[in-house]
Amino acid sequence: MAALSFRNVIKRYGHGAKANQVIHGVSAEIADREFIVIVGPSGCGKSTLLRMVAGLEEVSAGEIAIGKRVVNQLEPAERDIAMVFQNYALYPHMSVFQNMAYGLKIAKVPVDEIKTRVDKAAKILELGHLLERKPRELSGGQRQRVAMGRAIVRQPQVFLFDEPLSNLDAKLRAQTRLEIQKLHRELGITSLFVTHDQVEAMTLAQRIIVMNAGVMDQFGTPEEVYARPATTFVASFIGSPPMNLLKQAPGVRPGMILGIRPEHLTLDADGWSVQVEYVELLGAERLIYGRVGDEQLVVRADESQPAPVAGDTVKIAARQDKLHWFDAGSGKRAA
Ligand SMILES: Nc1ncnc2c1ncn2[C@@H]1O[C@H](COP(=O)(O)OP(=O)(O)OP(=O)(O)O)[C@@H](O)[C@H]1O
Repeated sequence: MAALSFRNVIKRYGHGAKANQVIHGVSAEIADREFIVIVGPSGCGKSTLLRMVAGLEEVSAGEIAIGKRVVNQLEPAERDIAMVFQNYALYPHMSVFQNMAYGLKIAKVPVDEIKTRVDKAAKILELGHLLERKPRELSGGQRQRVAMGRAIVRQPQVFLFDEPLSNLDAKLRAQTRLEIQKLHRELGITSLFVTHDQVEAMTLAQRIIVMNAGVMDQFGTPEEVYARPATTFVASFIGSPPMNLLKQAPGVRPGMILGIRPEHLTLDADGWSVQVEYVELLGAERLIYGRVGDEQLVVRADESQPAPVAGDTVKIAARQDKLHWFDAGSGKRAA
């Protein structure tokens, strides 16, 4: 087990005039045993960061350290990491046992030791009864567990997960999320988990790195990232529906953006006039979509509040202790 450091890490693909910089100086100190999720939209550089830790991509400038060792120049096999991919990458002609044992066999670990480690991992992952099966005889969730088992038996310093749940259906995804959490509690291995799914990030992470076009916009606990987003990008990426960001609403000074989460708006006689455009009923609550002046707004209202319909004009007030202010130029949090 080990800490993991990114020190002003830069990545460029290509050379000379054709070079394209995609990671613009990321610095982060990840503690031993921490579970970190890197989240952001497609193309923001999540996989590139992970692949640099794995040694599958070179670091163009800056340093990555695992424990006390700077690993920039080390081969993947020398880094003491294990990676779990989206597509599982199992060998189809090998049994579950052989798939899990393969890396250890190559590393010339003694046969007894291999058996002990595979049996232990199979027990943790509840794969004991499937060890003789071939991957094609397994469900998607079971294959994913084998891929995790193969990573566990290596007893790495760091686990790297590249969107490992994206091929699973919603129910299995939620279940596998719980299994990954349990695994982390039991093994305590420092983990970096990449996803574009903010719900996955919020539920799995001890701390979240939010990437925006190759820049780390925020590094904080799920609570911090939700309650005090560092930029308008984070504010609109984390949370569903996203935070309302208003430039022209009454009370917003020029050059500023007011952020307010949908659940912090209420129907109130003293508020802004909002034209209701449509209402979505979600069981215990409803989402009211409307306009204040020219700007879109969404309110999350519970059953106790009156239920407007499309075409109504209602008064909406913001909770004053829940306002977020951003600089309109930089998008950075001002207060
Ligand atoms: N081998 C490569 N050569 C050139 N450019 C690349 C290469 N790999 C990735 N890129 C570019 O680097 C940027 C970051 O890509 P990366 O795959 O890290 O993003 P991502 O956040 O993981 O996206 P996704 O969620 O779609 O996988 C993108 O603009 C991508 O086009």
